[in-house]
Amino acid sequence: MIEFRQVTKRYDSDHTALRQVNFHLNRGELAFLTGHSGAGKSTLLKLIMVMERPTAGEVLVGGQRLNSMPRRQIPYIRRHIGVVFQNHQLLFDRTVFDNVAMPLHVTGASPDAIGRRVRAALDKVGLLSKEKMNPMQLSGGEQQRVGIARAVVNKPPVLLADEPTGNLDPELSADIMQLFTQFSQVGVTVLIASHDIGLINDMGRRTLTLDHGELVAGGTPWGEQHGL
Ligand SMILES: Nc1ncnc2c1ncn2[C@@H]1O[C@H](COP(=O)(O)OP(=O)(O)OP(=O)(O)O)[C@@H](O)[C@H]1O
Repeated sequence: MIEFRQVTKRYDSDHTALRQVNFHLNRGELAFLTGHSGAGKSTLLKLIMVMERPTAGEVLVGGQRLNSMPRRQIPYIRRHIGVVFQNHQLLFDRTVFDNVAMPLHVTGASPDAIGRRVRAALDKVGLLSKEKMNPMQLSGGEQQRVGIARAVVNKPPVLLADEPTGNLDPELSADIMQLFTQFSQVGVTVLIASHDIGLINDMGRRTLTLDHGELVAGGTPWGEQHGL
């Protein structure tokens, strides 16, 4: 579902953010992405979201080569990728319902369909009863779950999360991880960037580890990726 083939990203001539990164995540796989600050985690996620383009190598999502994708198709591919941020980026002048509905408005869905999808997403994260509230009235963990509902309301096949539990205590972090696990069980490919080694160890999942832009663990060897 997500494939990196020999991907290198250089922002300027003397600084390489990612160096020949190879990995392949299957449909329904849940994996972590870790590494020191500046190791290249955000860069790797940005390449999947087509917010950046690789300097060399190839990124594929759902079998589609992103490198050669024309600019006008980028919004279309982004609709297939849900993103959860640490600071959840909710709008505090709108209700929980309206925050979750945002990605659906750009797809031109009918009000009926929007209502159904938003309530299904809120139900999944356990917040159906809070749809009319303002996110400001919710706890940090609940706000993060609104952000997750918004990320999955389009039913994307890929879910990316950048430090999704950064501000949460261990118990709430475990709840969020349980949600991500449930999404992966229904076929969503989930990639979670995190510094939280305790949490990563508790989960016991595949972990892609970056060190100064090199994938030093969890990658797919080049030969294996190509059936050699
Ligand atoms: N837009 C940019 N222009 C120039 N250099 C950049 C840019 N974005 C990132 N970098 C550099 O690329 C390297 C990797 O950064 P990146 O943000 O991907 O790391 P990270 O692992 O996500 O770090 P953190 O955990 O601190 O968020 C860093 O040295 C950073 O300074």
